[in-house]
Amino acid sequence: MTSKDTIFALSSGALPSGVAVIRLSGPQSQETIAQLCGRVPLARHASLLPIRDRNGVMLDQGIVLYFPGPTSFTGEDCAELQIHGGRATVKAVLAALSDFEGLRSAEAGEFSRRAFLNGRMDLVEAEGLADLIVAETEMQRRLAAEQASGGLSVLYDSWSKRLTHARAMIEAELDFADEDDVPGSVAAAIWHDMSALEQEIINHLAEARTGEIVRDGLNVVIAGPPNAGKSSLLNHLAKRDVAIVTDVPGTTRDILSVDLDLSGFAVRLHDTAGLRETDDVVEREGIRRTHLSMAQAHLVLLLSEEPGADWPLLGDLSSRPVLRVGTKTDKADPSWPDGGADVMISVKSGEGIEDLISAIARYLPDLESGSALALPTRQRHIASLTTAREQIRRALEPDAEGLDIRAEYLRLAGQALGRVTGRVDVENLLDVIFSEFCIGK
Ligand SMILES: Nc1nc2c(ncn2[C@@H]2O[C@H](COP(=O)(O)OP(=O)(O)OP(=O)(O)O)[C@@H](O)[C@H]2O)c(=O)[nH]1
Ligand SMILES: [K+]
Ligand SMILES: [Mg+2]
Repeated sequence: MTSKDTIFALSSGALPSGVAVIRLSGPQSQETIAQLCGRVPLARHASLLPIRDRNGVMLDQGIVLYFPGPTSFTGEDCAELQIHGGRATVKAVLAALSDFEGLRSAEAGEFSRRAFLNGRMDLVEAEGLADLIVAETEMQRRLAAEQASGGLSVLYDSWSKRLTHARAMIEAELDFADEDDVPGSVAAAIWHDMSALEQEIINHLAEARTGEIVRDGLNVVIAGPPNAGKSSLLNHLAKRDVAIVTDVPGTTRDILSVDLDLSGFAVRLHDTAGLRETDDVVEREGIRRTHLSMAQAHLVLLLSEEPGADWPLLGDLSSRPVLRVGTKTDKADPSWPDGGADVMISVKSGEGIEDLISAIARYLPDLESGSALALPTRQRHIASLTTAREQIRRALEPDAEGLDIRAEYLRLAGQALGRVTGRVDVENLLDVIFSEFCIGK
């Protein structure tokens, strides 16, 4: 499939920069380069060429590359201009490109979308690429790199193949069922494999929580009574003044979040409004939000300056892991009983902060270093994988209907898997998926 528009965009980051990369993709790439630079460089060879506008005015000099389709990133003819990254230079070259008939600026993710439509990568790989671009921690990078380079796709494709094989065997058995000399033994091996496949999908789905924590970060909510020192702790861990700190109880109302990198994992810390009974409308709304965010936390840090005094205000936390943190140990000691807190800290003296960080780190996924991170990360994948698993289960039910119906369940399972990689009707999803990308990718 080829598009008639040729698209272009600045693909490198914020300006000014040493070098800026402008990319083109589409049928007019070659012709455009010829006009802009005087000639088209040898395919995939870097050439230093002048870049001129239509009136022959020199705009810049840069490295020019031409990648003929179909073996380019998008599968179409592509080109790359590596020019000086000054704002005015980039602006002038982009303007010169806009002047060409049939050329237009690319939309967010449009290069990747074309790559997907031309079969250069599947949807799982495209999503991995989007994650790779925004990855900030080492674990996010590893997870995204595995996905972008096809690690997950290989797994899902192998599952699809097994489903297709099973259906083919069942079809064969159905076709020859009335011939007495064909033994029914083919089915036993097939059902055995389908049962194994179901278990593999179950195991894979069991890792979804890990995948989501790696990709989106561990959600840690700092909660506790007013003035416990919640905002002070957030600022201390973030190493900057993110939240307002005063000695007025009820200072924080809105939830403030900060991302930290803890041993290569993303940790998202949330500072919340102190919990207490109050008639102040604004503060009550803040407290309502505190409860909401605690309910979604992977870990709640319960801060208190005094032993246990305000724990009852916290509501039901039975479903959330909680670390009880005693604060302000630099002040006259409030005689905490043994085991009254899991960690004691002071942001003034720094005491206990390392212990607190180690305690939080124990809630991070335990992943072997160096191993491939082939984990499901997105709701979209998890939903389809769950459907696939359910359909296989139905096909395996001992009292399931005839062989033809059981084969149909397997077909539906295969369809659900195909939706993950994008081999099956996903047209309606593409806008959502590719709009997540930045322009120029
Ligand atoms: N001595 C001492 N004072 C602290 C420490 N941590 C916080 N404080 C003080 O305690 C007061 C309240 O701190 P905050 O960080 O605003 O407390 P908070 O829990 O965010 O309070 P609210 O947002 O009102 O719920 C401020 O005056 C801080 O300077 C500490 O480790 N030692
Ligand atoms: K305060
Ligand atoms: Mg606060």
